[in-house]
Amino acid sequence: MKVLVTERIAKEGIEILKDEGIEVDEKVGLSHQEICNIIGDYDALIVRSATKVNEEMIKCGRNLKVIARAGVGIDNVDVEAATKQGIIVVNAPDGNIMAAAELTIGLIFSIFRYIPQAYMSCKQGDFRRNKFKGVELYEKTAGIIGFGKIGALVAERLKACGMRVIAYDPYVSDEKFRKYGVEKVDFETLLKESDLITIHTPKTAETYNLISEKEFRKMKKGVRIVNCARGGVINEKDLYNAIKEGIVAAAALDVLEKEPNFELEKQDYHNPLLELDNVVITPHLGASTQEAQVNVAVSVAKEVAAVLKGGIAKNAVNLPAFEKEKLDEILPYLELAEAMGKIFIQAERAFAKKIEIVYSGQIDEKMTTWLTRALLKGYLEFSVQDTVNYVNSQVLAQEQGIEVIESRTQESGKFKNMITARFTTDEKVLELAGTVYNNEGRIIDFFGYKVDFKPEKYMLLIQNIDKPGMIGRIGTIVGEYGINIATMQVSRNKKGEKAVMVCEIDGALPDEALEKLKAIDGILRVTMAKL
Ligand SMILES: NC(=O)C1=CN([C@@H]2O[C@H](COP(=O)(O)OP(=O)(O)OC[C@H]3O[C@@H](n4cnc5c(N)ncnc54)[C@H](O)[C@@H]3O)[C@@H](O)[C@H]2O)C=CC1
Ligand SMILES: O=C(O)C(=O)COP(=O)(O)O
Repeated sequence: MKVLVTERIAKEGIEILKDEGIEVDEKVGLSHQEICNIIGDYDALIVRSATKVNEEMIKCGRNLKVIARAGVGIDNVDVEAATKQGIIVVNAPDGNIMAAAELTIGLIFSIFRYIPQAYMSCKQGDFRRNKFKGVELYEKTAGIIGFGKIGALVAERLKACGMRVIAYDPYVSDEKFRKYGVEKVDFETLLKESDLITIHTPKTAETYNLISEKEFRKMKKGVRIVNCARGGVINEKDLYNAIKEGIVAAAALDVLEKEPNFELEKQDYHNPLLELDNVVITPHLGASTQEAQVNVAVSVAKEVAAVLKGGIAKNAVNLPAFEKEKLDEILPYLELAEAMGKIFIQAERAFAKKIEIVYSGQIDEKMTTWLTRALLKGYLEFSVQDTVNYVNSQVLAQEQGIEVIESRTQESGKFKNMITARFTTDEKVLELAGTVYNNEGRIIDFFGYKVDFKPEKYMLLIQNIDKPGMIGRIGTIVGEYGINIATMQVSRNKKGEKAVMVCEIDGALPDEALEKLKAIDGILRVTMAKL
């Protein structure tokens, strides 16, 4: 297994990967094209914010299983393209939040007291302090846009400075506002009442240019503004004008819409905001503390190692989050659901235009998303060309035009839990049901026949007329091909009518053997399922 690391991450992370026997190539400073040229050789890619992992790069990553972002923001990764290709995308959502919050506080003090400008002035021999009379935070209003993890840390710290803290975040519960003693306000109120505005949202279609000319016009004259989140949330041209017009007294930006190369000592980079004395700019330093860098590197290294070893990532952004502890509990359900998908498609070899999955009894909501993905994965593996996995199975099912309906009920009859899958093809509706007991998945309803078998690697699925001699004849033919029948389940609904046989066999039967089985008088259908 090989991992490409295209930006500097802490050695603690690299060591974790190497200790797991994973080969690590640290290649900092490669161009986009250079990465595209080599990414096909790697199983995983680790980046920070500077590498733009776009669709083109992802397509070149033919062997990629996981893309890890050693930090919070994943706006530099085309998650949709990765998902389609079945690649897990992970980030490190907590490791650098304190670092980013503390830098925000630092930048706030910088622009309230002109610390960077005063320092530069002193360095040049000019100690006139009348040029740098600041304002206090105390008793001023701070408006936080995006009251997530970093927003909340910033709020706590600003409250300690004696500020009134208000926040705008339509996606956060009232409970969280109460917990932090922060006033929940609408966007207009925040713009009108804040002496300080600090941005802590991700960059999304909704937040792009969130603060533009119209918003600046609503702000208090003399407002100060900080962006330690993402470039592009504030329109830079409009900020420039708002500063020139005196609406904004000062601004601090750790992030810019188009960021320079962080690896070069000197470069040709132009941004009119750099010409303004009351704008403080830092080179995307929010996460740059020793602690944060160790945290994020260790976090993503563990995730990458887990994925490459077939495990599950805790911080996958394109998979439902799942705690490791629950994994043992869910695993037999996952295997059962996947087996159900595989059994249906191999037994029927028909396109299911609709798949309804009913989860009954002790299967909680958190599990069902995974189980549906597992069932679809099992079904699709035999019907689509692409690599199918838990990441992309739902997207691929949608692309195939399959209507997937998931529901839950407490009622599960005599079983503690049950997964029922109803497959609608153009011709019929077929049902499979399974349950998990003693940590083992069992099929209990096989297309309308009551059975009880554990899905195994090779299975012979037979439908026949219920009459004497069938089992013997089947056993003879399978035996002729040197294959052992390990277990056999026979079920009928009515004596003398149709019956089914499900045999666990020790190896794959050749087509010729299947043809011979089909030729037996009274045999209606024969298929082999490989799980
Ligand atoms: N400068 C730097 O080096 C660093 C920057 N960041 C950036 O900081 C930002 C915040 O990170 P976290 O707090 O960890 O993320 P988070 O996901 O915990 O919080 C983001 C919050 O923004 C809110 N939000 C989303 N759309 C919104 C909208 N249209 N209006 C108002 N609120 C909206 C969400 O509801 C959420 O509560 C991210 O963009 C992240 O990339 C994070 C770490 C370091
Ligand atoms: O974690 C984030 O969102 C950041 O912006 C930090 O970016 P970086 O890893 O320092 O390039």
